[in-house]
Amino acid sequence: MDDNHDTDTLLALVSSLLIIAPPDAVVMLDALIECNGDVAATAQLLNQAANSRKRKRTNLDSWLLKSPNQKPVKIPTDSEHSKSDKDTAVPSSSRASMNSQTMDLMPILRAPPSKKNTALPQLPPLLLSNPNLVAQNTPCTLHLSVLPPKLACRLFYAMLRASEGWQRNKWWLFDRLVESPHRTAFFARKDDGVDSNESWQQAAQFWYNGRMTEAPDQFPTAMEEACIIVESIVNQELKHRNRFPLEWAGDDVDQTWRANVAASNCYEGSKEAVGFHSDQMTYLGPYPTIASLSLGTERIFRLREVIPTDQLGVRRARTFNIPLPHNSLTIMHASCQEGFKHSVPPQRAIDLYRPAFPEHPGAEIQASNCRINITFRFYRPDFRPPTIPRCKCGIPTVLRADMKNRGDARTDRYWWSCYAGAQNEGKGCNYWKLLDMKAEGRGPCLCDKQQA
Ligand SMILES: O=C(O)CCC(=O)C(=O)O
Ligand SMILES: [Fe+2]
Repeated sequence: MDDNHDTDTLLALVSSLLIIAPPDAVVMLDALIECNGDVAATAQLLNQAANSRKRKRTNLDSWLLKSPNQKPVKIPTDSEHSKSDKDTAVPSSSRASMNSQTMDLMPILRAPPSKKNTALPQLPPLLLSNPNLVAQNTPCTLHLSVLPPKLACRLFYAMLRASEGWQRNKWWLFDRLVESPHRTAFFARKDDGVDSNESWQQAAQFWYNGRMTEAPDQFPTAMEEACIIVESIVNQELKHRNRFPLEWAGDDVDQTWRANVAASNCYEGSKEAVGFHSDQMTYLGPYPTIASLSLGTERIFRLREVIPTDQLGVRRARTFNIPLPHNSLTIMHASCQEGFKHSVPPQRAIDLYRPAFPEHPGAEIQASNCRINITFRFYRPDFRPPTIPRCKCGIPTVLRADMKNRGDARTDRYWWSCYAGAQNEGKGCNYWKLLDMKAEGRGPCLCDKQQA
């Protein structure tokens, strides 16, 4: 896959070249992987496969026009990471044009599956229905009922209310403005180890795809209480996990991992979603650990390995579906962002969540169709905003892993690239530079400590 683009951008690009109705996103993704990320070859393969089945010809525009609700497209994106995979500084001129009509790409990603394509054999998705299965098959662990029930409920209500004011991320995809099909917010923790407010401002701006924001909110009380519990679960896990050379080896002796920021998402109803992405590493650095708390309505968390180019002929990726109930914690351990993409797909149906406690004493309990997700993250001091290289457009670049050509965990490659395209009416520069930890003065990583 071309990791200069997030998956959704590639899918949209493929869709624009199709002369058939775009098939299911998973089919398109398989085709992309099969074609080693070559967009034109993928479209050709899908077109040929469809023609051979004598499918009716249609192009994307006519297909979009035929879609029942002609609302603008919302793209499940790459987050801060990716959604982050969408983040960039927005010139004020572009900001003004954000009021122009946005394009809704959701239909592309939830088009009905085409008939099985025999040219593209794929492994069936695997449901990982308990923590053991998750740990055995993925670089994640799943932890159930992690917070005291009252705290989980209090945090759910607090975030649900706050989410009414959260925004959908918006960014440019070629000549159109698209928006994410969920609402999001970014929080910084007090006494966080990242120095100035200005630093946080840039990091927050990145989260919102470069949109100017107020200074990020601090963790609300209930989030702070939850964070302390989440940190202790993560640190318990880290005690018996294999660690990777490029992981942060900070100066905290007692605590291996801590969170200094959090990003929150609200998915309302069954159709709100986030597309396949790996989290951008701009402030996380290589081999990050990300702790993701789920509250409210149960949704599926989907993981899929990116098969390295040299193994494409040898093995195929499998899709893993992990149901995330209320009050569960998914830890995406180090190597997850390097080797896997994740998503929260739209679903045909969801079960409403019925809180165990009322929002206020004596109040009636209301069922909810919302899932709140809080990802606790550690922004590394050696990736502080002032140290992020700027591209020719003059804005901070984005750091991505070379997922297709993974090394041996010491020799993995990451690159800084221009992120302006997502905001500057689709126009960026071609800035591209390999991350060089030593030359850029970053670290210490675990391998530096081991050598010392
Ligand atoms: O909602 C989730 O569980 C995933 C969110 C996510 O991937 C992100 O914010 O980067
Ligand atoms: Fe993510």
